Amino acid sequence: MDIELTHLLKKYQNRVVVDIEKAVFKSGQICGIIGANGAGKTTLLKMIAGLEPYERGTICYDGKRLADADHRRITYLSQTPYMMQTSVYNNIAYPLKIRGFIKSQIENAVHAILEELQIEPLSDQLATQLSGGESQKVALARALVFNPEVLLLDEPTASIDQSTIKVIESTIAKRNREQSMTVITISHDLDQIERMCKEIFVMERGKNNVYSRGNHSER
Ligand SMILES: Nc1ncnc2c1ncn2[C@@H]1O[C@H](COP(=O)(O)OP(=O)(O)OP(=O)(O)O)[C@@H](O)[C@H]1O
Repeated sequence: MDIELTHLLKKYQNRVVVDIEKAVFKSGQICGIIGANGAGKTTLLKMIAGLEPYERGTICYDGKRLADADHRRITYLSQTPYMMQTSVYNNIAYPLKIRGFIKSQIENAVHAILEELQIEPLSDQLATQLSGGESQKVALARALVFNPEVLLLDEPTASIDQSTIKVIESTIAKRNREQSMTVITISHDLDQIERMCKEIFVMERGKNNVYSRGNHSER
């Protein structure tokens, strides 16, 4: 899904925090958003997710405004994911339950994603008692289990160990490659941006610049 921003303006208490004339996040690509603390990255990502209102401008998804039904095709993963006070399995199954999937479909999908993210042993554990890295993997599993078209990530691997980062990055890259999932990810880790992203969206005090990485090799 192409995401196109036009004349976008967002203020908090009269202070401009996002001011973007034009930008396009292309369908099927992984784009990294970088910028200093307070540059407006999280605010922009939440606006794209439809979670934050704005003063002026438009965000179009394949040329159309976001309709309620489209929320089902976009998923936003926050820096501090919320876990429900129940098992890891139930947390991951939840998005499928509310979309009306039947029990056997839910079981198959949840087991597949548990395996993909190498967290099967956590299945029965209470989700509120996980470590930071485990929580991020469970949150990613819950975000991916219904095959979203767009994945919006706010620092998915901040303070996470290298082996967990590797699993998270390769899972996202695989979905992008095999299902053309569009990904926009905020990261302060420039090595990660280099590994994952073809386009880099630099934010500076609410404004943007986009760079294409010509030397990026497909994987
Ligand atoms: N709910 C809010 N009310 C008022 N101001 C806010 C609110 N949320 C964010 N801001 C302000 O908007 C600006 C942009 O914040 P945002 O979180 O988008 O930045 P960021 O680039 O994601 O920063 P970081 O890298 O530190 O996460 C900051 O100056 C912040 O203080």
